[in-house]
Amino acid sequence: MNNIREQIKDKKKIVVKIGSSSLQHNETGDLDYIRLEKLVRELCDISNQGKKVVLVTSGAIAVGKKAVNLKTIEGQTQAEAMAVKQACSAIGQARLMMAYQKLFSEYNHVAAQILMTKNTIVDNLNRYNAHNTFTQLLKMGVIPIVNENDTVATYEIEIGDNDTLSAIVAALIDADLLILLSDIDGLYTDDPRQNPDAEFIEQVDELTDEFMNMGKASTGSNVGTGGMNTKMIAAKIATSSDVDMLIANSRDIGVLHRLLEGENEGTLFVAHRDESFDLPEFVQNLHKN
Ligand SMILES: Nc1ncnc2c1ncn2[C@@H]1O[C@H](COP(=O)(O)OP(=O)(O)O)[C@@H](O)[C@H]1O
Ligand SMILES: N[C@@H](CCC(=O)OP(=O)(O)O)C(=O)O
Repeated sequence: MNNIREQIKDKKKIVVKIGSSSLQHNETGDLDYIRLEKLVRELCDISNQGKKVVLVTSGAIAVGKKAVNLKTIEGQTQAEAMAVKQACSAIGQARLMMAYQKLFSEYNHVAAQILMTKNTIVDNLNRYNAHNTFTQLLKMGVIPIVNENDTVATYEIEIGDNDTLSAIVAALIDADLLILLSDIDGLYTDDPRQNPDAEFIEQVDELTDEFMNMGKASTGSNVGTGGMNTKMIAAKIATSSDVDMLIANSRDIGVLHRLLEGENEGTLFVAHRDESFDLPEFVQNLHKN
């Protein structure tokens, strides 16, 4: 076991993000309750070990679409399509939370909902309030469940994807580890679904442009947002804020405890605090480049 992996055992404040593609059955689009239950059980166990844990979950739009039987999100204008997406998110977020609340309470844990937008970070008072809320919830032993507030977030104020959101949350609360659970084992030199010669990367010690460019926006499902591209933006935010980041495959949710035991799975991005990194400024400028 290498030394950096060994140190993962000591992580005390952990943010876990799960993508839409990991929460639903590919064939039907319905929620995968077995995986959801395993995820909740793992998170409760991490909490029982005395660690602080935050869940960033996608899935609101996918669950909402399914609830009203929409195959695709369409509208005559872009604004109409956006309204349909927002309506689906409003429907799905409530359903998703209902499932999480039920499962967390079965394991005797209390969960809370936090919905965020860009303004939560960019506005000083909002950021201060959000920070205090997270701190208080974690002090109470409650597990915050976070998603973007899709209902109010249009282009101007959206973060846009939950990889980026989870890294922002990790930076905001001074987490020491961010784990992104995806439908792929980690970072490859290229999208392995498109390039059979792509090679797996176990560890990224320094996030150079070469690594940043490896993460393509292509996704493996019709519900994922951003592909590996947004995971590299997340890596930039996390590692610059002194948070180690792991990408691992959600196929077996047991990967969570194996990672926290220091096992060598997934891709590890090693933290390097960058004193010049300014979270509110970075978030303000998201999507501008
Ligand atoms: N360099 C890369 N390494 C690994 N996966 C990549 C890479 N570039 C693009 N991808 C794609 O990113 C997908 C994961 O992102 P995404 O579909 O958004 O999933 P999630 O819902 O888990 O966030 C993979 O299934 C893969 O097709
Ligand atoms: N906020 C959206 C998720 C957006 C997103 O980033 O999705 P994913 O790529 O599946 O993590 C939702 O809950 O549907």
